[in-house]
Amino acid sequence: MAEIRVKICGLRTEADVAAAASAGVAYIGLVFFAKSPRNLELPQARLLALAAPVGLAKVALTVDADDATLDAITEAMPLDMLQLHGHESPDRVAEVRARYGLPVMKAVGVADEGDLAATFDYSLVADQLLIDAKPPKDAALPGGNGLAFDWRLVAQRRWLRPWMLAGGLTPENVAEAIRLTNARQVDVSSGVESAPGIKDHARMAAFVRTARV
Ligand SMILES: O=C(O)c1ccccc1NCC(=O)[C@H](O)[C@H](O)COP(=O)(O)O
Repeated sequence: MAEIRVKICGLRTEADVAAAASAGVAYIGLVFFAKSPRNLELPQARLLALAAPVGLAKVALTVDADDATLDAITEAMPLDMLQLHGHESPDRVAEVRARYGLPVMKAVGVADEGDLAATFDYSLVADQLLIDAKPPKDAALPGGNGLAFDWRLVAQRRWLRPWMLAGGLTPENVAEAIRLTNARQVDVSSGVESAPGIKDHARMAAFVRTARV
């Protein structure tokens, strides 16, 4: 069976990128959301994107971004994928995909079985799905909250598109999450941090190691 592919989201320094590359991560996530402790301004994001070695996919994460914002991001740096982490409709996902010519991953927040219904429509227009915990109603961030959902909800699911499991994953629980869900790709942010926005390189390496056990 193919090796588990890991995405680490919310990198902020060139040392983070080097640590991700040496840990064997497949994707890095660059966050463009002003309220986030992981938010990047374009010049810093460009440095990180240029520091990524060939083969390490660079994913730009945005939340309900308009075309002007996406134009600025995509013109400033080389990217391999766009992650849409807001309330973008299936039509908007299709529009973004066509406009930028990049694969698009749509995040779907899950708290209960009903939330999974949206995956069908998004599967028709997105290249990948990110199945994440739904944020609490009063959350400041739509993702990156370190919250898990009940993995049993996706345990038996058949998927129309490649997907990633996200939400509250850590080096301590990722092996169990993969065992329960059969995910072949996993995404982590706060579970490999020492404080919000500060990546812990030892935990990044431990996450990749345990995801592959
Ligand atoms: O990380 C953020 O600050 C963030 C801000 C706005 C939208 C999404 C955001 N993060 C998404 C992710 O980092 C992950 O894709 C995912 O939600 C897992 O996060 P975590 O539960 O912290 O591992």
